[in-house]
Amino acid sequence: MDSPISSSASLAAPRLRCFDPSSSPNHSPRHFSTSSRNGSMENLTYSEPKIVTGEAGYVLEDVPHFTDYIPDLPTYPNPLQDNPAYSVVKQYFVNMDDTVAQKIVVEKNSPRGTHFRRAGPRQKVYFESEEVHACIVTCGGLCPGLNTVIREIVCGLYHMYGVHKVLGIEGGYRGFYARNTIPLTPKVVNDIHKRGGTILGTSRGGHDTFKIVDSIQDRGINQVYIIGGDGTQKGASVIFEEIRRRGLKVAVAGIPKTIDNDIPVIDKSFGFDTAVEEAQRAISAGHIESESFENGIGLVKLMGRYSGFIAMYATLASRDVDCCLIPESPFYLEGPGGLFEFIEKRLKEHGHMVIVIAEGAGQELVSESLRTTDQQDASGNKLLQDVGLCISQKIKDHFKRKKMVINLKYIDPTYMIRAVPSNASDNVYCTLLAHSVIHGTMAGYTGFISGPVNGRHAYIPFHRVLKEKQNKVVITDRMWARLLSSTNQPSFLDHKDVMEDDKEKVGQTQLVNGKSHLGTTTAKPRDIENREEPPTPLANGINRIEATIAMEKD
Ligand SMILES: Nc1ncnc2c1ncn2[C@@H]1O[C@H](COP(=O)(O)OP(=O)(O)O)[C@@H](O)[C@H]1O
Ligand SMILES: O=P(O)(O)OC[C@H]1O[C@](O)(COP(=O)(O)O)[C@@H](O)[C@@H]1O
Ligand SMILES: [Mg+2]
Repeated sequence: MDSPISSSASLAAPRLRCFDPSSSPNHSPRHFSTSSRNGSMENLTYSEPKIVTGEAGYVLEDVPHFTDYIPDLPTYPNPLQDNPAYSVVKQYFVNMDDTVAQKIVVEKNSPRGTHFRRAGPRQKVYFESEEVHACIVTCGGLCPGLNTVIREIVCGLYHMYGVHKVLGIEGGYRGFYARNTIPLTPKVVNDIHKRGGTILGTSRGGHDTFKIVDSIQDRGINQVYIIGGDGTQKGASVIFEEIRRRGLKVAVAGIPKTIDNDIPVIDKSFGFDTAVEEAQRAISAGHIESESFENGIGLVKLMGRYSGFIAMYATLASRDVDCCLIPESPFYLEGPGGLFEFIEKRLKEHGHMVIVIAEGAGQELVSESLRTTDQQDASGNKLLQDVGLCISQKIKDHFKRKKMVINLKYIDPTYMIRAVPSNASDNVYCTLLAHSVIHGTMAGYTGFISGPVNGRHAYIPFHRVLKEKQNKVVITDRMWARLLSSTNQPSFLDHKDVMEDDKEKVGQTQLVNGKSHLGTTTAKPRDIENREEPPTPLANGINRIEATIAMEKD
């Protein structure tokens, strides 16, 4: 480990040379009109997205490349062609024109739609091995697999591209300017995939674009690997824009990390499977506890700030869950069709039950008294109240009033499911992610994240990930219908809600069978506690409606 100053000195890295971007023939004049010292996104103007159109409605959302702003860069043959492990593979190099379709279910005459550049090694690279000075940083919350991604970036750079200078930035974004660095070698990272967490440490907040880019430039770093969630990728995008503005030959690449699975475009985030698997242990505990007591209720809280994917998949996988509550599906407690009525019914039928609740569900039900003055974390994310505790208390109070004996056990494994090492399939996934991102940066691409789209790894420009809404469970989609049919829980959503929401979201609706239908997941629980008519079951609703922003591919 070393101090920021000593590390750049000890590696004898020359401060990076700037090219004048305006002298490039591909220079887009829309780069940056203003920028702020604190790195906030609002004041920045972004470089033009590279959109290429083709026949039959084909659209390629291309990623930025060094040649967009640095003229006359030399290229080199990819060292992989002499690597005994890879040179035997037929067609190992990706064809320059290969792209990955975002939409693979198409109709006969529908346009070909959006495509992304296919990830993988290119014949030519824009770095010589000895020239590369890479760094890796992890930001935001923990996620199983962070160490595996770090390991595979280091080993991939070493073994595939002969790169020996890789630096770990400690403690997230602020580590660029306020913390030590760790030289990373295959030996240092050899066993880290067996551990949860991140050997580099992580943090929220502390993103200062100019300090970060100054640090990158001063240390002579020319490949920046940024592992993090939606917030992190916003930060990465600003770093990329500043680097481009300075005309630096520095590749900035994001590896999407989110246990909540809320990053759009990509199929699934690493660590998600592990988290769902780990959640099974908590659900099983809840089930065993509930079975063992009179009118036992196991209430399990799982992570999921705005997206209930972990809760949904953990519920579907377990089959022991009677009710799954997620942020996308508002619910209510009292009255016909409410949670209390359902609990009573299930207890009378089975004598016990398990409820899974995502941490972001039912926030509007948490009483004002529980709210703290801290409304946001250091990254600006809304701080949530413990909905599990609150609902537990409300359930207990309700049945006390009814003089019905219940035994409720509240299990909160939230941090346990994200602090574990990644499972076998996530480990393989992390390896592919790491290799894909290395191939991209070596090929001169920058300003992108790497991730699977319909099972094929692709390079997705930052702007594309950032402009889309967070991935959310589409409660009008088939996967949620499967869950409802598996738990047989109430929908907490009636026709009136659907139609009212439909009116509000005119721009997002689509016509199904000639009628207007809900195209969003955000039906609000308006007047839900005072509802006069009992809600109709969702089963009817979901047959009637179709989702326009479906993420689940089933
Ligand atoms: N809009 C933004 N612009 C620049 N940096 C951001 C932005 N949002 C978040 N960040 C930075 O990204 C890092 C991680 O963000 P956070 O939201 O905590 O986690 P995650 O990336 O997992 O969503 C923090 O250091 C934060 O300062
Ligand atoms: O207590 P912390 O570290 O802020 O983490 C809690 C949050 O982290 C999450 O796992 C999401 O984290 P990210 O934003 O880093 O993806 C949420 O599910 C949860 O609300
Ligand atoms: Mg986030």
